[in-house]
Amino acid sequence: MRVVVAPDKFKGSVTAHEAAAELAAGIAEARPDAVVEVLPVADGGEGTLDAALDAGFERHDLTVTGPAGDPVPAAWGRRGDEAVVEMSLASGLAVLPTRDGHPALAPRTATSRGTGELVAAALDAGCTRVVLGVGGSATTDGGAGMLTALGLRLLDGHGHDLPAGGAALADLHRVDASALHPRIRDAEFVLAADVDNPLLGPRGAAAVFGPQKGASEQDVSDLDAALAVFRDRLADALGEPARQAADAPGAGAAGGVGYAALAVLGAERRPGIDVVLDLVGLDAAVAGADLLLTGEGSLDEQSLGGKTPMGVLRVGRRHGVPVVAVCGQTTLDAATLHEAGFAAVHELRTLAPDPESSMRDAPRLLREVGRRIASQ
Ligand SMILES: Nc1ncnc2c1ncn2[C@@H]1O[C@H](COP(=O)(O)OP(=O)(O)O)[C@@H](O)[C@H]1O
Ligand SMILES: O=C(O)[C@@H](CO)OP(=O)(O)O
Repeated sequence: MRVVVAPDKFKGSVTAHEAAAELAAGIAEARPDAVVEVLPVADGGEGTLDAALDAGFERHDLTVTGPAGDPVPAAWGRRGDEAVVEMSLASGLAVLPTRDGHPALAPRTATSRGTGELVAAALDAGCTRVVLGVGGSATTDGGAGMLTALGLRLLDGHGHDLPAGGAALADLHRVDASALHPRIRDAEFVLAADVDNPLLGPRGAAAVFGPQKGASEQDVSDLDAALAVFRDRLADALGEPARQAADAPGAGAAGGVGYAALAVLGAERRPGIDVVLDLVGLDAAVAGADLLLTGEGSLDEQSLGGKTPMGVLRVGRRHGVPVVAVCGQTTLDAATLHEAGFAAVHELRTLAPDPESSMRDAPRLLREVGRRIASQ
């Protein structure tokens, strides 16, 4: 029996790597003859670099400017000419400084500069294809920080460089693109995003994702207006395509880093899960397998909309390999899950006396589920 184990993270309890390892260990206990291949995955957001490293990318550590301006240790991945940059490591909510044990949210001033520093490192190292995985960001700066780290200058009416953050873009007078990193032109960029929001308006970066970054109603309105100024001044400098990119699906990802990638880096946007599945080579691994496992913390309506389990499911179906989902919890009934195409679904919560122990004991429960699946 050959089994491929390709889960996403179970947010709050285990990483994708841990989930895959526990499931694989359970399978090996029940079926010592089974050949198990682990390929933890992600949707372009948190865990994307780890998935790439598990798939053979080489890790390059780099301390960058964090979202609040202080240094944070981050990393990017390399395989040949290809680089993977995970924005959340440099500019994510998870790397904000904490205050009283909580992230010190800074919706108006948080900067994506560190993400640009990772991209610059990849370009400096000679990479010609850069996958930019976005999501989980702390920023709403339209990717302005990222672009300044790549040489763009954002000047106010007095010719001074703007301070960091989205709110300051309201004072943007002129964009100077003359010193943009020379290798951008020749590199291919892929924006791996799991949202299709535009930059501006009621479905835009500030309105939809601002509140989870601490933005009040007033902040949302100020940030949205400031992002519109950014778009207009970029279009003055780079031409109409830079204006149109604001309406493209994914421009509103990661506080507008999606927009910056589309408008200035010439990125192609692809669903994050598809990009990651390509990076880790799931298709080749699944060919000829007997069983494919996937999963995530919460299997819900959103998952059916195209998150990790559905991406993995598509690959399994293409090869005629049954796909079993494992989740912390699901809000979907058995019929819906069956209709979606899963051969079976295992819910950790049903194996634990209460939700807290389901979270706390996730590693043990995943191993148990692995044993059960392999014994069936
Ligand atoms: N071991 C677990 N047992 C039960 N529920 C879990 C477990 N791990 C994670 N969850 C649930 O999944 C949620 C996270 O969902 P997940 O799909 O991992 O992330 P996201 O929603 O960001 O894609 C958690 O808030 C929690 O409710
Ligand atoms: O970083 C963000 O602004 C959002 C959207 O890209 O991320 P997530 O989907 O992880 O909430």
